[in-house]
Amino acid sequence: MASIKGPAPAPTSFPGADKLRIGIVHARWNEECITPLVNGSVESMVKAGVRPENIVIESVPGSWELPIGTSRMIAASQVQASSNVSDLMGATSLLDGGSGTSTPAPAAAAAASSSGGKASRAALDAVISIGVLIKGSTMHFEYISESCCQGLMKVGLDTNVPVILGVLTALTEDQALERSGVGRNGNKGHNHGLDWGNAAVEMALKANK
Ligand SMILES: O=c1[nH]c(NC[C@H](O)[C@H](O)[C@H](O)CO)c([N+](=O)[O-])c(=O)[nH]1
Repeated sequence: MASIKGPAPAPTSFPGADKLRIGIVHARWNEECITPLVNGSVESMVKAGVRPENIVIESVPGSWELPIGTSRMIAASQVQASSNVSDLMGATSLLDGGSGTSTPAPAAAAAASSSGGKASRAALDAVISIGVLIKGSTMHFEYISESCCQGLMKVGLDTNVPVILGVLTALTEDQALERSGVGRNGNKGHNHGLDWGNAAVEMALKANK
């Protein structure tokens, strides 16, 4: 019997998506999964009508840092939107105040900046927080997973900016690879990043109503 699990088909049109500015904060652990997940999110957002130059991508060391990194990206975008400073505090990115330590994975950055159009400086309408946790032989996985998910929920509720949960909590490497659309042994799986991109656009448009 076929599984009943999975999201309902996403809406096929997103009027107003071209006005959205959406952030992605991704961890730098398990890059073989992170890069396709980030690219999948970018791909579905662009397909929905979001302009590539309005997708801001930053990285943090690991999933533990996703809540604070997401919170700081939202706050920095709100300061940027309300200020007439052309480049917030000289920052090369929204997250790191110019230190350059939070730059995105190269493939992800290329995917988001492909159009070369003039980027919006509006406050972010939504953020996708992407991380991949893979169970090891200790309880580290459980503590990071729980804290990260609770933290991201809190950031969304505290800021009223939709935070899309893009954290895979996999018990095996194959589970993580298959949910990134790059599974081995003939089972590519499904790139969950595609779903997260659609969720971000849908929630951003709802938040703007
Ligand atoms: O994103 C991850 N971070 C991981 N650890 C790093 C953690 O998120 C923090 O970056 C680190 O503890 C420093 O705060 C992981 N493991 O330890 O297995 C992991 O699987 N995924």
